[in-house]
Amino acid sequence: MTEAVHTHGLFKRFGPQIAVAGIDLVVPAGSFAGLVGPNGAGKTTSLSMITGLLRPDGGQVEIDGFDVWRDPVAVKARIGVLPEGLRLFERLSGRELLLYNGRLRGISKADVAQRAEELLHVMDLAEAADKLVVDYSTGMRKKIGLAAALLHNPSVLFLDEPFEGVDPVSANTLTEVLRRFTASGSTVIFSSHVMDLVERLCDWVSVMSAGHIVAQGPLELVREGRSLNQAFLELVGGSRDNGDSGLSWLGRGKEEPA
Ligand SMILES: Nc1ncnc2c1ncn2[C@@H]1O[C@H](COP(=O)(O)OP(=O)(O)OP(=O)(O)O)[C@@H](O)[C@H]1O
Repeated sequence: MTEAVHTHGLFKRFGPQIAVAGIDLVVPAGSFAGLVGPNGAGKTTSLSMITGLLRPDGGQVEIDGFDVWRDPVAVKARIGVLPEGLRLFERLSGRELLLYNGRLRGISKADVAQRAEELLHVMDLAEAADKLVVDYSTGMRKKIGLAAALLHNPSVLFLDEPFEGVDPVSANTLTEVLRRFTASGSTVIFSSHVMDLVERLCDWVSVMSAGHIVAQGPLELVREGRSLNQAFLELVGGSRDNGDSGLSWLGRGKEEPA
């Protein structure tokens, strides 16, 4: 199995808080991989370290066999990233943003122009191409961010919550684009809380909980015949408290004033 991503003992702490507890995350090349876990599990911190945005306190990351922290230029040429809380150049139009990103990536003017038009069309942003990014909606920002991440045809694409705030029609468009991308042998890794989506799209899943990877492998093996949602709840201990303890005051009729 050729690996697109392999981390070895990747570790990060923030003061006393261990955010990522020495994980060995593996993603085979060509897979559509989901990184799932409850709030605070360490997904964003892991993706930030893997993509070279946050320095780890320990461990290594290899992408396509290149060490992210020793060989950053080779790695950055191979990856596309849609980070959490995406920052964009707000005073550029969508088209200008793509042209600027493409030129930064060293793509020729003619090629960038052609790719930008195709991406704007596929992302259903052609009509908004000349609108300033500051005036884009949340979903439009995700789509232009994804277009910018795809422009240089990366080998591995990292997406932090790509479907958050995206309407169902646009989600479908994004899904189709990503499916085409992986069908050609490239790799997608995305974090999500939406189990149905992960189950529908992914052939590989890594489950994180409290800084650890608690399950990882082909979707069918992680699910073991259960729905992914059920497997997730069992793996991360989600059934420990369904709100039966505490909150006894919630939902009762109004109390009489004392
Ligand atoms: N800059 C920071 N300073 C201090 N603590 C942090 C920082 N970033 C993350 N953490 C902590 O590290 C842990 C992991 O956070 P992280 O954002 O990676 O989780 P996550 O799995 O992406 O969560 P969510 O699903 O809610 O986005 C959390 O306990 C969080 O409070």
